[in-house]
Amino acid sequence: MKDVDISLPPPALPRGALRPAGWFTRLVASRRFQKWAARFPLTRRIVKSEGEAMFDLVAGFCHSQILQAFVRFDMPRLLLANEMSVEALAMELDVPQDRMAVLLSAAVAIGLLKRRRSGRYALTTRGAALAGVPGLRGMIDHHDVLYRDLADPVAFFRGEVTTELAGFWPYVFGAGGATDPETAAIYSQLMADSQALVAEDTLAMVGLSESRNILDVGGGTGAFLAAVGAAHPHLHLTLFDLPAVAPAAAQRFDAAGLSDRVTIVPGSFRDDPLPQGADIISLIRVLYDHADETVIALLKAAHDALPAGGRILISEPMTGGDSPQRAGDAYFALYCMAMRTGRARSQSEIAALLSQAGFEEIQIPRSRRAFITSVVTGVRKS
Ligand SMILES: CC(C)=CCC/C(C)=C/CC/C(C)=C/C=C/C(C)=C/C=C/C=C(C)/C=C/C=C(C)/C=C/C=C(C)/C=C/CC(C)(C)O
Ligand SMILES: C[S@@+](CC[C@H](N)C(=O)[O-])C[C@H]1O[C@@H](n2cnc3c(N)ncnc32)[C@H](O)[C@@H]1O
Repeated sequence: MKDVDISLPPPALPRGALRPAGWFTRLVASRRFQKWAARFPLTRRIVKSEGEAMFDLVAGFCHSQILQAFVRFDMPRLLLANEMSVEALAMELDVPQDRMAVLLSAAVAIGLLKRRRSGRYALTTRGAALAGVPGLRGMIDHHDVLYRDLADPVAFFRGEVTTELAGFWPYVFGAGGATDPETAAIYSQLMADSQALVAEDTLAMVGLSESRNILDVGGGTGAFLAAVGAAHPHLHLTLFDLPAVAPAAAQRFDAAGLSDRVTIVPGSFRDDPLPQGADIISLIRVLYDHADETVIALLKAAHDALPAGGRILISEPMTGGDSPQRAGDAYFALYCMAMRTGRARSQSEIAALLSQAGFEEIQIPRSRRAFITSVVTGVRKS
């Protein structure tokens, strides 16, 4: 592993870029203070809880691997059917019994399983909830790719890693990359599965009762529009996505009985004009795949395609901006960095891009669950 030398300041920093750490920070970093605080009655509980929190950060990568084993062994499904003993699980999953016992205790320790007096293992609330969150198991399953990309984090943050994740989602490279319908179908399914909660939270934050015609740009295989169609029977639905992706939406709309309310327009927002006629345009988990120049061009195209009074709706996981958050800043920002084509943005950054594209009356509703999605909306005034 390469060491980073933090003792010397990098050359040519601007004035004011450095400031000595505060006295309290230096005190907490001293071993003498730590030893004293661990014994002193008023501070020892803080030392214990800070120590546990630190250990969780240190061991977080093991927790993720326990979670991935739990999912790959399909334990949520098995244990939803029956509570099982270590022997039964070891036999069913072809794992030596002593090693299975270690995995099961680890899963108990991180809150996924509980051990009954009988010795059998059962799902906890959290373990059972995992089984019911659409798309979550698929997302956990594909994390081996991101895990490899982050293996040398110093090189990763320096931009020296040719990340694998960028190849995992092949059609991110634009219309040119989206020529193989079979590959596109696999990735679109993972996107579509994970869309259910995004749609649920987005629709809880944005009212559509005044709208007539919604255009979902980069709408994938139509999971968001299907949810919109079910919640708002008066709306006409238009889906725009790449030619290798958009046609697959027809099946979903047929199955949902929505076909007579839907128009599917294949195309690329990089090369083709956006369809006209919508009074609201949604971009759900689209902007974070793209660089600022592409996003500005897309938002301007959306502005042009809307009538006066028309609305734009952006929904995707966002960073916390000035108040960094775990989901947005310690996960999605790294994920987007590994994708190499876009970046996670804060609600304020997206609001600024909307305003640059000509939108007004920008609203930033409070996120229901920032780990699922956040929303920004704007209006074309004239
Ligand atoms: C009341 C009681 C007693 C108990 C309640 C228990 C209960 C019901 C709990 C439920 C808890 C719950 C709802 C949990 C939900 C957890 C969720 C939703 C976790 C979600 C994690 C999602 C992740 C990790 C998703 C990551 C997705 C990513 C990174 C996708 C990125 C894709 C990109 C950028 C692809 C781009 C390529 C493309 C397609 C070309 O654009
Ligand atoms: C992360 S997915 C989101 C899909 C869907 N909105 C969702 O939330 O499930 C991004 C979508 O943008 C589409 N996309 C990427 N580049 C595009 C382009 N140049 N023109 C139209 N759609 C594009 C992809 O095909 C993909 O369906």
